[in-house]
Amino acid sequence: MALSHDARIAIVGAGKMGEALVSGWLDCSKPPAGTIGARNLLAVNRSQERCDQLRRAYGIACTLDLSEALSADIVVIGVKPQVVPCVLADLKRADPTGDRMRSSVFVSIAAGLSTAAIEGMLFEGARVVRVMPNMPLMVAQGASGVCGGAACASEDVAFVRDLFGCLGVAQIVPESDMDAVCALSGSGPAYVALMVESMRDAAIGEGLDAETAERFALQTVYGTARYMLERRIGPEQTRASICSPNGTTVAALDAMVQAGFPEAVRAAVAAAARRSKELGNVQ
Ligand SMILES: NC(=O)C1=CN([C@@H]2O[C@H](COP(=O)(O)OP(=O)(O)OC[C@H]3O[C@@H](n4cnc5c(N)ncnc54)[C@H](O)[C@@H]3O)[C@@H](O)[C@H]2O)C=CC1
Ligand SMILES: O=C(O)[C@@H]1CCC=N1
Repeated sequence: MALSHDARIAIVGAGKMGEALVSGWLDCSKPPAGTIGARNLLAVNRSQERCDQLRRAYGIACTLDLSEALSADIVVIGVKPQVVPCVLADLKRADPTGDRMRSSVFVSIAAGLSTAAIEGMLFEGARVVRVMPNMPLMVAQGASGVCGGAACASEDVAFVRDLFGCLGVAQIVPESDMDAVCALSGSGPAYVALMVESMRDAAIGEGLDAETAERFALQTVYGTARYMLERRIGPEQTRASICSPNGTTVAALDAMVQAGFPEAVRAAVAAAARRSKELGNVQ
């Protein structure tokens, strides 16, 4: 059955990422997520306290009973990768004939786990879409890679892409790219946060007070990203336009290269991609 703009969405494991989705979709005004209201959303969590918190904050239904997710058109799997096999086994137990599950599209945001692995944990012919989003989707500035499993219609994948597209950039990519997407944009906000911390602490070392240092570091990251996106100026050109001959920026960039900054970033992205592949081996 094709997904409609009034789809019911269950978010299983509504933790940090699940909450970002709820918050983003409720704020979104573009189709198809623009028609999603609290009535369309159901959170599933194992903690009553967490459920109460989500109900209060967003006015959505929340349940401890996983089987209620089976009434949804879209079931978002938002638990940690290691917990996914257990949750999917519980869902199968709740629907032994598979009649209810067959009408749902399963959207996994778990790092590493392939669509084939998830299909294997569900049933043959399960409609699975894999998404690798990131935390800034909470403020509609996310970056999400999307790919469909073997039994998915291209309309299912496009629908899910548009749901996440309401929360920033969402792009369909080959599944073989998903570990790289995870290592780049999935984990990327943490690299940027480390950059902000490092810039803040270095400026404190140069005598700036902590509050000013953090404010200016953060605004510099935000302003640079906006400038480059809005003016469509690439990183090389941006860098060149800031470097005065024999000026401060050249001195800084030379020091960064000498200290191994590009290698450090390469190592970080490679380590995350490796870990994503390892997480995919969870069964
Ligand atoms: N945090 C991030 O920036 C990103 C996370 N992801 C993926 O999103 C998924 C969730 O990550 P987070 O939200 O960060 O984790 P989290 O730990 O904040 O959320 C997971 C939630 O699942 C709940 N849970 C655990 N077992 C459950 C069960 N059996 N039934 C129902 N609920 C259960 C936990 O109580 C928790 O609230 C992971 O698979 C991760 O790989 C993907 C992209 C970015
Ligand atoms: O650290 C993790 O495994 C997850 C996936 C991408 C961001 N957080």
